[in-house]
Amino acid sequence: MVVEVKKVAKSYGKKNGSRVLRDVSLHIEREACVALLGVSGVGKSTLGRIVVGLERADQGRIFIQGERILVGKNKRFRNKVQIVFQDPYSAFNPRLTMAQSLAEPLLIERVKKRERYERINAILEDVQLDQELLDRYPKQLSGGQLQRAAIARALICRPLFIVFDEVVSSLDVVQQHHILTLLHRLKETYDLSYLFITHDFQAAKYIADRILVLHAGEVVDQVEKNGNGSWQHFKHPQAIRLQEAVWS
Ligand SMILES: Nc1ncnc2c1ncn2[C@@H]1O[C@H](COP(=O)(O)OP(=O)(O)OP(=O)(O)O)[C@@H](O)[C@H]1O
Repeated sequence: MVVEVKKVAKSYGKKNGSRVLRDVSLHIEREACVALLGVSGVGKSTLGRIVVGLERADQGRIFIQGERILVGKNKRFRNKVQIVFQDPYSAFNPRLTMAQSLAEPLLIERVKKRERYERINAILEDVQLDQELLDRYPKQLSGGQLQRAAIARALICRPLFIVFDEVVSSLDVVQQHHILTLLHRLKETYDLSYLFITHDFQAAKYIADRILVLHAGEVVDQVEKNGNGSWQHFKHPQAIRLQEAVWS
């Protein structure tokens, strides 16, 4: 098992603060993609940040390959667990060229210059970005190009697990399809596990092996893909509502 989330709870604010996550457990196997589906504000991003160790849970535990993840610790997993956000512009330092941004995680890992160069070129090819973009600054790339660059940077240290938080939501339909196809291919090439956060049932169906529905702080329903490619049916009313919302 690559990821195990056990009984996570999280509130914001002091006493009487609002409880966002009540009791969330999930697991993600090697090379599996689990989609976390839910309406806006239900706590999907909060869970994503907790799972990668960017935010502390009030209760519960996270394990990556059997090792407990604690905020600010686990140096060994620093580059092995990644998160990619919806807005790729905010993910990059505007003063760094794309080459500098892609090299940053490799410098932290003390990768030598020649290997840095080779790995950056290889990853650009993987995400289908032209090398000529390396000298540009973030604002000189389109949203779709920058999202590919964000994916490249998440991949460059060969992670085990990536959280994608609404990564296609700000893109047009054609770009969405390209990025989803790319993520699917990269998962198989690099043996990756994904948590794919979305409010879009169609995107979830396209990329995931299993879809979990988050509602009122808990996973209220989950469905898997059958052997013939069809999906099991949701049972919880909120899950059915989410499914119908995008169909109507
Ligand atoms: N740092 C924070 N401080 C206080 N409240 C927060 C914080 N982060 C999130 N919240 C609140 O927690 C709830 C869940 O937010 P979260 O961003 O996790 O939801 P979401 O399902 O990802 O929503 P969306 O799909 O709109 O991004 C919201 O009510 C939000 O206002």
